Amino acid sequence: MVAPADDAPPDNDVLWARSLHYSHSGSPGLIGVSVSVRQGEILALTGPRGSGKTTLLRCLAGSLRPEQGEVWFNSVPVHTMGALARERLRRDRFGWIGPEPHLVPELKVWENAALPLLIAGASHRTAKHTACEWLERLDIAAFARKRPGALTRAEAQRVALARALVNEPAVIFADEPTAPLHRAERALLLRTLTTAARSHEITVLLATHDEQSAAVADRRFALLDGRTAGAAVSAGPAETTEDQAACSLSA
Ligand SMILES: Nc1ncnc2c1ncn2[C@@H]1O[C@H](COP(=O)(O)OP(=O)(O)OP(=O)(O)O)[C@@H](O)[C@H]1O
Repeated sequence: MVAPADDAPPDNDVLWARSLHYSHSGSPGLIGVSVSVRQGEILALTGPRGSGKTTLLRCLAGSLRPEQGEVWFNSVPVHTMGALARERLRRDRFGWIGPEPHLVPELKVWENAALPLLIAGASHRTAKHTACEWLERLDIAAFARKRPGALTRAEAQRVALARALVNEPAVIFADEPTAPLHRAERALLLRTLTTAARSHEITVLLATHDEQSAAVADRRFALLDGRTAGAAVSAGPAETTEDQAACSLSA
């Protein structure tokens, strides 16, 4: 849904942004984009390469500060926060998964998954217990004591997903998370992400240029050359047996 120009942020929108402008060293990244996302919604941000999807995700997540416009998270203004407050918000309330897993090679799989909790100050025992629970839910518990170098790309991407979920964030920003994967692995990762999000009422913003990936979303929001190109409700995918076997998530 495109946010109306003069409205205050509605209470039921977990994220609400109005008239975002951002340029990368003078070249336009976002030009007047407004978007809102409801709690628990899965929103696909679509558009060809270079259309502004990553820039929009980063403005909404607070890692980029828009040059103009507003971003509100649960009715709290993000665009007026300082860098430290935005960093804390990202650490405590948001999860991020990108096209590359970026795991720390020296750490074991469970330690990689536990990183957000350890950085936030959780005890070693609590962080390990919670991370291992998520690895179990995502069907990768068998790798907990291995190093990332022993994993396939698809397994490593699942660990990155566990890391994004471990603090049960309000919002997961997923930036082309299936880009390096084969077709079957893509379906598996997306189903795992959406099942986890729905069972834990986590909102997902999924940036993708792939039509099939966008079909898992409740709604689509399209960008073109940094501008809003359209918004539509997705029909949603039919669940296949392969999808059902994708993970053994429990609430
Ligand atoms: N760090 C940067 N420096 C300069 N220009 C950038 C930078 N990051 C993005 N851009 C430019 O901003 C525009 C939007 O890029 P963005 O990465 O947000 O698009 P995207 O839709 O996510 O593309 P992709 O699917 O390729 O990641 C593009 O023209 C891109 O070249």
